[in-house]
Amino acid sequence: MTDWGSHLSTMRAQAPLVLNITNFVAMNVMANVLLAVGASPAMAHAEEEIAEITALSGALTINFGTADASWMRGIFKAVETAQARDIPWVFDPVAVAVSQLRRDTAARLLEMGPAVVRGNASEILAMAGQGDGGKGVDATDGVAEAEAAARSLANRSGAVVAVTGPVDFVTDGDRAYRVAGGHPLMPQVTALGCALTGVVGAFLPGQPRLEGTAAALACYATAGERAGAGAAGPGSFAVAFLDALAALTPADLTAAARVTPA
Ligand SMILES: Nc1ncnc2c1ncn2[C@@H]1O[C@H](COP(=O)(O)OP(=O)(O)OP(=O)(O)O)[C@@H](O)[C@H]1O
Ligand SMILES: Cc1ncsc1CCO
Ligand SMILES: [Mg+2]
Repeated sequence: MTDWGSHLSTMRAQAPLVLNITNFVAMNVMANVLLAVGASPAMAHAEEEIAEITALSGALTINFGTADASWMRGIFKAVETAQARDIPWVFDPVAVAVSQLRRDTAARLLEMGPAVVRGNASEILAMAGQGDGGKGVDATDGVAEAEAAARSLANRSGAVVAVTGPVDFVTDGDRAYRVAGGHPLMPQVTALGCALTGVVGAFLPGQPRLEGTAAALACYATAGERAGAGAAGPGSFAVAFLDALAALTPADLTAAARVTPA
């Protein structure tokens, strides 16, 4: 049996600096989530400085949720720096289907070698050229419908692909896991998916990509389940979720993780 908690211990021992080029909605949520789980977040995007900051980071995450042309240039500079220095980076194709700018940027980024692509089912289907893309940032497809697309996207790109939803699915194109848990209030709190992309980044330095990603998903699923048990609605859930992430111990995670090979 995989000791999922050992991945959390490894991450916390390093407390990696995770640089996130993310959207205005997610910035604060994501920084708090990363601090709660035990990593060091940084948010930046300016094309004039992003290469320098990337070079200092243990992992990089990319999300173009509210990006303009200057941000997109920053994204490519950051990714070029990460690639040159073997810094793992995660791509979150948020609402990829809604514009030509996003579709084109996503296609270019996919060719640049992300370690992991993490999105909801509609986003992963859209990355594979299928489905209608969902409703803006929200998924309208089930995870099971995106599993084959995730496997083919992983095989085509070399990335580990994670599809999140009620039960998450993660694959390197060959092996795969399903991660159960979480809570129906999670999609009712904005940017929790964006923030999860940062947590996946935190679990990459020095760790195997597929198992590190599955462990990050399992942390989220376990904390989400615990927070949801006492929450009155999305507001109190958001607060309880941060507390649950911070309180989660490696032993807890090993005992509670519901990760099964798929
Ligand atoms: N119905 C659900 N039940 C349990 N957990 C869920 C449910 N829906 C989503 N989750 C969990 O919520 C987290 C975020 O995943 P989601 O797929 O909602 O991301 P997203 O659509 O990219 O979010 P956003 O774009 O709002 O940041 C994941 O940990 C996922 O497992
Ligand atoms: C609501 C929203 N709009 C652009 S990014 C974002 C955060 C959730 O993906
Ligand atoms: Mg999203």
